[in-house]
Amino acid sequence: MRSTKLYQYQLPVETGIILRQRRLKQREGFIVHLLDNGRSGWGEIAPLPEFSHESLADVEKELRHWLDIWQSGQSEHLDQYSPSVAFGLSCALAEIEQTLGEKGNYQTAPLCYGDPDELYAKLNQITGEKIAKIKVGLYEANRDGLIADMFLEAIPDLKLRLDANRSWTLEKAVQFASKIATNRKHRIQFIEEPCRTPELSRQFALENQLSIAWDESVREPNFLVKKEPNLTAIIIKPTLTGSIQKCINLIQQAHQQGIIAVISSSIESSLGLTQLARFAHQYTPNTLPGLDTLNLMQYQLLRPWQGSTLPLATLDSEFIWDI
Ligand SMILES: O=C(O)CCC(=O)c1ccccc1C(=O)O
Ligand SMILES: [Mg+2]
Repeated sequence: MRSTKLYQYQLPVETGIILRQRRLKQREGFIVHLLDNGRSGWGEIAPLPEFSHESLADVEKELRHWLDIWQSGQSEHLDQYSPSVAFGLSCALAEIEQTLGEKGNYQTAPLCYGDPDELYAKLNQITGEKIAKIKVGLYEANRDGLIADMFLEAIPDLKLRLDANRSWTLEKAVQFASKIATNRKHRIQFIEEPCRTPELSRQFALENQLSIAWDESVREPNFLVKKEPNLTAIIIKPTLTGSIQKCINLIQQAHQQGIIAVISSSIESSLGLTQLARFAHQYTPNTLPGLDTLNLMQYQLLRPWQGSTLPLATLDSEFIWDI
């Protein structure tokens, strides 16, 4: 006996996060609850504006279609559906099938949007491996370089992940690199997509002895995981990528070639984020995931993130409703 429930949610977002061109005022998506012979599974489907290609309306249609089929006892290959749908449904199914472990990796790389004092405060709370992630390319490249180098100098056991989201010209990227002391460059674990194109990012990395990671590239058609000089990691954002199985394939291809796979957030609610923490614990146990986005929201949804003091919105709250 199978039954399903579909909910929609809307959560207010702290001060309005800027995604590419757009200011996000609220995070919206769907929640599915699947029941199968007394077993239960939850999934969050939340396409990210400016990043996902599917709209909320597309997602609702796909979900209703899949839920009908599943309820009648059939199944369909999830990766025919939009990535956010495939990921959320695969989480719900994995909970039913008990293939997603309970234990999560809640130690994530603290994320800094440019205020050094804020990052100092966060770093002081870390007990394990000191890795932080700084968004670069939002301000002057020289300034980004000075700040990154200052952190590396001030905290000798710190490693940095930087994320430029393809924003630099080669010249800007070189300006950034010129501010990093040569003997500290190896403590930049990677820069995600420094330049406008992958070709320029490769050239930049080689010429400036810096490591890079693919993020946007991973989601381009025909992407293949391939070791290349100076490439240390690929970033996997499951909501933008697809089913758990598709993400596992990418992780395995990376690991076989000695490339780090970093599980990263697409600003899901605490429901999706805790599932990502569990997924990361299970499939990338030696890597700190990039999931420090819960505090962009004013509430958690249905499940608490370990250690978070944000209020928890439940099914009877104003933020979630049946559809
Ligand atoms: O990867 C992380 O550490 C946090 C998530 C993050 O940076 C992100 C979240 C949503 C959309 C884009 C990005 C990005 O990598 O630029
Ligand atoms: Mg990125």
